[in-house]
Amino acid sequence: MALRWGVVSAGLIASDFTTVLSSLPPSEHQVVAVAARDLNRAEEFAQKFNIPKAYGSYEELAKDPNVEVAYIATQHPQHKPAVLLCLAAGKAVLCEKPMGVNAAEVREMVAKARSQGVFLMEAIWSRFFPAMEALRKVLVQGTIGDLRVARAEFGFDLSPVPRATDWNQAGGGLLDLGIYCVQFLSMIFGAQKPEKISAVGRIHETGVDDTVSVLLQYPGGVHGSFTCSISSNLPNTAYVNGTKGMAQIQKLWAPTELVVNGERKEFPPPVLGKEYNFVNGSCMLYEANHVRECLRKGEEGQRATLGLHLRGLLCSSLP
Ligand SMILES: NC(=O)C1=CN([C@@H]2O[C@H](COP(=O)(O)OP(=O)(O)OC[C@H]3O[C@@H](n4cnc5c(N)ncnc54)[C@H](OP(=O)(O)O)[C@@H]3O)[C@@H](O)[C@H]2O)C=CC1
Ligand SMILES: O=C(O)[C@H](O)[C@H](O)[C@H](O)CO
Repeated sequence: MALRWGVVSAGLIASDFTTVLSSLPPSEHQVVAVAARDLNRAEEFAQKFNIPKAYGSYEELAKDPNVEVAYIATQHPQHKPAVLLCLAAGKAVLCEKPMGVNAAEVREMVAKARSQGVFLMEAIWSRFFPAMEALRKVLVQGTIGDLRVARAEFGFDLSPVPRATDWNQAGGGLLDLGIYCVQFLSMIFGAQKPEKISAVGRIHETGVDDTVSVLLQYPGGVHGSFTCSISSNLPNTAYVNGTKGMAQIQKLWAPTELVVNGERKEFPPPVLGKEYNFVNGSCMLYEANHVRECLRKGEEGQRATLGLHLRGLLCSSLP
């Protein structure tokens, strides 16, 4: 059965994600509503993507019984209020990164999702790319041996992106780009938590963080590091070195290439024949399908549990 999406905001990434959802089989994904702060913009967006319902407020979308999962695509500071609104209405939520502008916000949203028993996921789409999946397999297989060091860099001159340098929109490199480096290192180091973290940085003229380099000491003399920047164009490659070699992920936020001990493997983006605002936009389908798997599996799980429970009741009521 199709997963019914509600898109919260009519912005750039909202357009990319809706372009992808509209390109997927309608038996699997349908966009049934969009909401924007301005009804006219929501209606224009709805007309562009043939979406049945357009709302002039996020609250109205949250109340729409036909919406199963809300995709939050506002700017950083508006993520939390929109997420809490939709969770409170019992909607599953996929929230764009960074889900919160600080740990306290994220803890509040996670607590709300848990108390409601509702699905909540941060849209770290990089995790679902085939190239990232291939890297995880290489690490599990021991192709590069025991882990020694992992490094990541993500930097662009984002001066043309107003929100990236706007203090009031929680701008800065760490929340917008550094998050991809942190998620990469947390994927590589898994359950290991850093014992020591140190950082150096440069402040942008607007007061947000411009360029930051971070060193993380993990147990066993293993360490990670990353640099993120909103003013410098960095190589945007991530490296994992072990006792038997090295793996490299190019374009670590939207990877389509993996190099392991010098051997290159390409993972070309799906061709959906559409235009996107951001690099490799068609690859958002991996994330969308993951959400559907989670929610449909969850339902199956619920049905199975319910079935077991009912069977248990029936059995117990039998003579
Ligand atoms: N996964 C990825 O590859 C990417 C993720 N992102 C993430 O998506 C989010 C949105 O980014 P992007 O689409 O570029 O953003 P946009 O600049 O397109 O803004 C998105 C929406 O935010 C709302 N908004 C804009 N300005 C303000 C304001 N001053 N006050 C309140 N609300 C405002 C508007 O919502 P409305 O339409 O309701 O008016 C707007 O449509 C960010 O958090 C970013 O981190 C961004 C790019 C790529
Ligand atoms: O998540 C991203 O990819 C980043 O938000 C954008 O690419 C960056 O802000 C440039 O628009």
